[in-house]
Amino acid sequence: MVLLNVKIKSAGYEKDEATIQQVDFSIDKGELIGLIGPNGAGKSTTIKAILGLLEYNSGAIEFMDNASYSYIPERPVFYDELTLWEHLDFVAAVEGLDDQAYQEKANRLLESYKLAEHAHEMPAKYSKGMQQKAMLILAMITEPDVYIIDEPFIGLDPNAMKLFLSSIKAERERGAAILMSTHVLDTAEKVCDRFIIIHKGRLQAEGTLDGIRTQCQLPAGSLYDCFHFIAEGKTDE
Ligand SMILES: Nc1ncnc2c1ncn2[C@@H]1O[C@H](COP(=O)(O)OP(=O)(O)OP(=O)(O)O)[C@@H](O)[C@H]1O
Repeated sequence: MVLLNVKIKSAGYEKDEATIQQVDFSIDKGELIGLIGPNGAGKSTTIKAILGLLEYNSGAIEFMDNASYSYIPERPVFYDELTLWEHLDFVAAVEGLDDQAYQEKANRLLESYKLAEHAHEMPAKYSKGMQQKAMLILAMITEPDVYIIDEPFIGLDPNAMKLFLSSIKAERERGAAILMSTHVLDTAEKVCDRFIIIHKGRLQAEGTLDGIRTQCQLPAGSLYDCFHFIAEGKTDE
């Protein structure tokens, strides 16, 4: 069952200057899709187009059956004057979450992400990794249908990385779909169902690792080999 349909004809920051073109894909319930591409390829721009943040965007973005979504930006954003608990209270109030259920879930997440002792401090003053974990908790508390995550791995220590991967596994089992941009290709190769490879603002390859290998004519290639082939137009051999 499709939760998000993306059909971008052209989108960008300036009138008549397309940063991305012909980026079409969809995401099913429970699926994890890796959005891959070199620096400046157009991954964040694709995410911004999906979120409706670009002034110039022709095409269609459809969240099916009013699917809800949470966006986790690459650079965490917090209110300077609010503690993490106050952020959680704020999200719960805006989303109309059941008080007891949300508090139980918040406590569980804070414990497992080792932020319980810091819940009454300002996340604006956390370390980078702690901020990243706080953003994840704030996104997960609402139990969205779709997650859109811009480079989640930078800043997470190995334990937090493991925890994040088990959290997204659990969220997928709940039925959530995830679109995740990342440069951490060895992890992406292990955990994603499908990949979207963008280069120079266009979708260059799309599908399972096997499908991408076929498109790149690298039958035994890793995701990195396929990425390299698309980004550089050649193999290492
Ligand atoms: N706010 C902006 N205004 C104008 N151009 C922008 C803006 N943000 C990005 N761009 C341009 O759009 C192109 C795609 O950038 P984008 O941030 O989407 O790349 P990316 O694939 O996310 O790269 P990275 O891996 O480095 O994060 C680049 O040429 C970049 O300079």
